[in-house]
Amino acid sequence: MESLFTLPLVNGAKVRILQITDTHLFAGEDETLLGVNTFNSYRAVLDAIKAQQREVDIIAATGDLAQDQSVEAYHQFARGIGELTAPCVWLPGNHDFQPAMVNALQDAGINPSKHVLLGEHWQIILLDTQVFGVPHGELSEYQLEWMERCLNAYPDRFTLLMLHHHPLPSGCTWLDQHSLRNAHMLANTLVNYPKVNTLLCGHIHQELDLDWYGRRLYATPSTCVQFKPHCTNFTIDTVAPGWRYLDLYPDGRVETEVFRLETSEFHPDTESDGYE
Ligand SMILES: Nc1ncnc2c1ncn2[C@@H]1O[C@@H]2COP(=O)(O)O[C@H]2[C@H]1O
Ligand SMILES: [Fe+2]
Repeated sequence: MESLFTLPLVNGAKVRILQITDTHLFAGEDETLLGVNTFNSYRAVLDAIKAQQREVDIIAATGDLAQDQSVEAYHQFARGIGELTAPCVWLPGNHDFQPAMVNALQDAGINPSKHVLLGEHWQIILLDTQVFGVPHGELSEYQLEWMERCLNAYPDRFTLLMLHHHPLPSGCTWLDQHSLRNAHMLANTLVNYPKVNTLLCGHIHQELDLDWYGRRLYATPSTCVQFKPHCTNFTIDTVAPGWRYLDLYPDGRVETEVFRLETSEFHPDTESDGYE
């Protein structure tokens, strides 16, 4: 497993994380997903983030970075993220092609670490829930054991656990067939680790803030297409692409905020009935 990465903080004792998720980029800049040009919406999100001028300690990209499995799509991602000053870490989603992803992102100078110590009080652990070729997720024995080793190595730190797939029902029936199938194994393992107080997902292309066995679980809008909350069948939402900041405090508190583009430019094709 990739080495431990220790990050000095830019905001004093507080850690600020920027989450970007589900960019679904292609090799070409003219490609669209459900009518949205994912390259342009990613660019617009990056520009809006730059305009906010927030001091960020670390960027977390929580999967589905590419839609077409191409090396060039990951280069597109890396070129964009390279315009922000903070270092970036990442984990894979169901659409990612790790043989291309690992090398392309590493070649672009993006840190491959999956365990990051943030200042004195926090750590983040990035899990791989991908089951190659299918939309649902699962945590392997290896991932669970590795996570426990990380937690045992730094038992005094508060922990933000990141994973692509949601471990609890999102409220969208059609999406919940694509959730983390063995979430109970994660829950069982975490019983011994109360300092893991926050989980962060992508995958569901919508904002979510729920309690999961006494821990906080957040999900975040995609930088491209959005799914409508509380729907039984596949339903696209017309709200704008977004991103999330999380501020982690030394006492374990987390403050978080989601932002969206202030434009209707990235209007999806609402008649569309899905994608693979
Ligand atoms: N109409 C649909 N019904 C069920 N699943 C779908 C449909 N369209 C797309 N999906 C899958 O659901 C996934 C949810 O988000 P993803 O970006 O992982 O990619 C999506 C597809 O793999
Ligand atoms: Fe996605």
